[in-house]
Amino acid sequence: MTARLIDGRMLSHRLRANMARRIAVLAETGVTPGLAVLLVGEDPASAVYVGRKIKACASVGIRSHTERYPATITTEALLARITELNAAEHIHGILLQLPLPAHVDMARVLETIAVAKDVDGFHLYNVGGLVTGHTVFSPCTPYGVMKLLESEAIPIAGQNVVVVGASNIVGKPMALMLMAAGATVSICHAGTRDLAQYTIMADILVVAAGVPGLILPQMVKRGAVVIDVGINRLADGRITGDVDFAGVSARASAITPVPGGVGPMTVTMLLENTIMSAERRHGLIPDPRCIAA
Ligand SMILES: Nc1nc2c(c(=O)[nH]1)N[C@@H](CN(C=O)c1ccc(C(=O)N[C@@H](CCC(=O)O)C(=O)O)cc1)CN2
Repeated sequence: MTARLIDGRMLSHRLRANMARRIAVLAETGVTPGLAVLLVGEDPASAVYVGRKIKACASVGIRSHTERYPATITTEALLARITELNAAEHIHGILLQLPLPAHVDMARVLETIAVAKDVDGFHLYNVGGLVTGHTVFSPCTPYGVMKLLESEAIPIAGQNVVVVGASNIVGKPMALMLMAAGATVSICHAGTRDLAQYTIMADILVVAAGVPGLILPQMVKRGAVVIDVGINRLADGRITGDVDFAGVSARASAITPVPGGVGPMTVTMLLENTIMSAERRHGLIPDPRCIAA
């Protein structure tokens, strides 16, 4: 068996074409979606990701800007700036690029972002909403994985899904979203004892552990769908995932590449959330919190 490639770049391209149309509709009412991106410190990877987000915004017609702050910025100074952005009429989304320097109180800062502008889905309300089904914005990476599965018509309900990696950004929300879609979900860690005993059971295997080459062919059930969320930079500068792509492709029925799989979808779902925020703010679609109330 040679796995079919699940192409995140191609799906992103398709979804972004439709977004440009939605932005044109918003423009008829005089609205341009606006995104503020806060980048703290000098982490080179973060700077690359932020650059991609800003470029993607421009490609669909979202007005975005980056605010760069030194690694020495205080929590209070960030809170003050976020409070201003919360009140800014032309800003529909606020994104704080992670990771933050260790001295910044990340939880306080994320919880200061207005829920209605939390396009990264990291506010406690949105995290809790994944449990109760009342989320306002879903976090971009797991949301992108759900879209990839949907685009390939891969059934989720009733499937055994194994998520390797339990980060707040990917693994935990991913497990909750898959559970909400009816999957039987197991969550493992890179260090889970006899990891293969779990992964071999998976109809869908999602790997977000940050360990290059963690998943070997013999750990994968024949015909499984494999989603590689890992992004690891090798010594020679190349990017690789957490899955032995060549080996696992010979066993899986479908697989995401790295690069070109989940990464581009993370950016695309940020665009989706920002547009949705503007559509809600200006009454084109309902705010889910009004429905729930
Ligand atoms: N505030 C946030 N911080 C971080 C998030 C996030 O969703 N919100 N996720 C990651 C990084 N990330 C987005 O910020 C991100 C990672 C990877 C890609 C991407 O396009 N990857 C490419 C390859 C990248 C390369 O060549 O360097 C791919 O997989 O094709 C986009 C965004 C941590 N922080």
